[in-house]
Amino acid sequence: MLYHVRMYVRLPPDLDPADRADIIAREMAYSQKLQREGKWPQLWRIAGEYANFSILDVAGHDELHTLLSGLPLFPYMDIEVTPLAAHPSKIAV
Ligand SMILES: O=C(O)C[C@H]1C=CC(=O)O1
Repeated sequence: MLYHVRMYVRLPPDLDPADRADIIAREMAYSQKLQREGKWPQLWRIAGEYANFSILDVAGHDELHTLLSGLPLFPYMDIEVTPLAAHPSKIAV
Protein backbone atom coordinates (compact mmCIF):
# COMPACT_ATOMS: atom_id res chain seq x y z
CA MET A 1 0.00 0.00 0.00
CA LEU A 2 1.11 3.53 -0.72
CA TYR A 3 0.89 6.29 1.85
CA HIS A 4 1.48 10.01 1.49
CA VAL A 5 3.13 11.13 4.71
CA ARG A 6 3.84 14.69 5.84
CA MET A 7 6.39 15.05 8.60
CA TYR A 8 6.89 18.32 10.43
CA VAL A 9 10.03 18.38 12.58
CA ARG A 10 9.73 20.28 15.88
CA LEU A 11 13.08 19.95 17.62
CA PRO A 12 13.21 21.85 20.92
CA PRO A 13 15.33 25.01 20.48
CA ASP A 14 17.20 24.26 23.72
CA LEU A 15 18.18 20.72 22.67
CA ASP A 16 21.90 20.08 23.24
CA PRO A 17 23.67 20.56 19.87
CA ALA A 18 25.50 17.21 20.18
CA ASP A 19 22.20 15.41 20.90
CA ARG A 20 20.59 17.21 17.96
CA ALA A 21 23.41 16.18 15.60
CA ASP A 22 23.21 12.57 16.87
CA ILE A 23 19.45 12.30 16.33
CA ILE A 24 19.69 13.81 12.83
CA ALA A 25 22.53 11.43 11.85
CA ARG A 26 20.56 8.41 13.12
CA GLU A 27 17.45 9.69 11.29
CA MET A 28 19.39 9.93 8.04
CA ALA A 29 20.78 6.39 8.38
CA TYR A 30 17.32 5.00 9.25
CA SER A 31 15.57 6.74 6.34
CA GLN A 32 18.29 5.81 3.85
CA LYS A 33 18.05 2.13 4.87
CA LEU A 34 14.28 2.22 4.21
CA GLN A 35 14.88 4.00 0.88
CA ARG A 36 17.36 1.28 -0.19
CA GLU A 37 14.80 -1.37 0.78
CA GLY A 38 12.20 0.34 -1.45
CA LYS A 39 9.89 1.15 1.42
CA TRP A 40 10.44 4.93 1.19
CA PRO A 41 10.48 5.64 -2.57
CA GLN A 42 9.87 9.41 -2.40
CA LEU A 43 11.31 11.99 0.03
CA TRP A 44 10.96 15.70 -0.64
CA ARG A 45 11.79 18.72 1.47
CA ILE A 46 8.87 21.18 1.72
CA ALA A 47 10.54 24.39 0.59
CA GLY A 48 10.92 26.89 3.39
CA GLU A 49 9.97 24.46 6.19
CA TYR A 50 11.69 21.87 8.36
CA ALA A 51 9.25 19.33 6.97
CA ASN A 52 8.96 16.75 4.24
CA PHE A 53 6.48 15.10 1.91
CA SER A 54 7.14 11.39 1.59
CA ILE A 55 5.63 8.38 -0.15
CA LEU A 56 5.97 5.14 1.79
CA ASP A 57 5.30 1.76 0.19
CA VAL A 58 4.54 -0.81 2.90
CA ALA A 59 2.26 -3.77 3.56
CA GLY A 60 -0.34 -1.78 5.47
CA HIS A 61 -1.20 0.42 8.44
CA ASP A 62 0.63 -1.71 10.99
CA GLU A 63 3.95 -1.73 9.12
CA LEU A 64 3.60 1.99 8.44
CA HIS A 65 3.12 2.68 12.13
CA THR A 66 6.08 0.48 13.05
CA LEU A 67 8.36 2.28 10.58
CA LEU A 68 7.20 5.78 11.55
CA SER A 69 7.38 5.17 15.28
CA GLY A 70 10.93 3.87 14.81
CA LEU A 71 12.12 7.18 13.36
CA PRO A 72 14.72 8.70 15.71
CA LEU A 73 12.93 12.04 15.21
CA PHE A 74 9.50 10.51 15.92
CA PRO A 75 9.23 12.10 19.40
CA TYR A 76 9.87 15.49 17.77
CA MET A 77 7.57 15.28 14.75
CA ASP A 78 3.97 15.98 13.88
CA ILE A 79 2.96 13.43 11.23
CA GLU A 80 -0.03 13.40 8.89
CA VAL A 81 -0.79 10.21 6.93
CA THR A 82 -2.95 9.90 3.81
CA PRO A 83 -3.57 6.40 2.41
CA LEU A 84 -3.47 6.40 -1.41
CA ALA A 85 -5.82 4.45 -3.68
CA ALA A 86 -5.64 3.91 -7.43
CA HIS A 87 -7.19 6.73 -9.50
CA PRO A 88 -9.53 5.59 -12.33
CA SER A 89 -8.19 8.23 -14.76
CA LYS A 90 -4.54 7.27 -14.33
CA ILE A 91 -3.09 5.95 -17.60
CA ALA A 92 -0.65 3.07 -17.66
CA VAL A 93 2.88 4.09 -18.75
O1 LIG B 1 14.52 16.10 7.70
C1 LIG B 1 13.39 15.58 7.68
O2 LIG B 1 12.53 15.89 6.86
C2 LIG B 1 13.03 14.52 8.70
C3 LIG B 1 13.52 13.17 8.35
C4 LIG B 1 12.99 12.47 7.21
C5 LIG B 1 13.99 11.80 6.62
C6 LIG B 1 15.19 12.18 7.20
O3 LIG B 1 16.33 11.80 6.93
O4 LIG B 1 14.93 13.11 8.16
